[in-house]
Amino acid sequence: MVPDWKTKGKRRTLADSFGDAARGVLYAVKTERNMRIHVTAAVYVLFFSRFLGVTRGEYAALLLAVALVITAEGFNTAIEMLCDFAQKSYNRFIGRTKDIAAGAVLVSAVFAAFVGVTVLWRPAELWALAQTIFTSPVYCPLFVLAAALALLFIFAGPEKIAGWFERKKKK
Ligand SMILES: Nc1ncnc2c1ncn2[C@@H]1O[C@H](COP(=O)(O)OP(=O)(O)OP(=O)(O)O)[C@@H](O)[C@H]1O
Repeated sequence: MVPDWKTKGKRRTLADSFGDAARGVLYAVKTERNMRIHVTAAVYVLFFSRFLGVTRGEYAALLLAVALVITAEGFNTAIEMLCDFAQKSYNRFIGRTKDIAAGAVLVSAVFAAFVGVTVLWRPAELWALAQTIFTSPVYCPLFVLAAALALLFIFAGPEKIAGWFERKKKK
């Protein structure tokens, strides 16, 4: 049941629902550092695994592992927000609720890491990929730049980065 303040008397479309969901994902990425860590790790794993000769089935396993962690982190973020809204002061049930939600993320991340190691532990291919990247005058700086941007994205976050640009514009 969607309250009337949201629909303003209009029928909600499928596009409205997708819009809300996309906003939710973006909000979690913007506000949660852990979500940004998962998203960045996912981009790296899914991108570089293409160069390691993984099969379609193995790639599907990686996709599922990524989806599991990001989904768990999304639920954890939502539960944390609800808890903070419902209870500002100390409450042991709130504490336990948050711990269980965080535990679910941990379990999914540990198993995703097992999947990643099982699929991607190919020393010969990894060594060849590393050599290709670090001996290339093009790929090496690109890799370093991408790593620096990834760290900035994780630890500063899109909001802080946008704030820096806005402050520069105002000067
Ligand atoms: N209202 C509360 N009452 C009791 N314990 C709480 C409460 N709020 C937080 N805690 C405890 O502190 C822990 C961390 O809280 P919270 O998840 O809000 O911090 P966070 O820094 O946002 O965590 P995360 O790193 O998972 O994003 C919880 O797992 C819980 O154990």
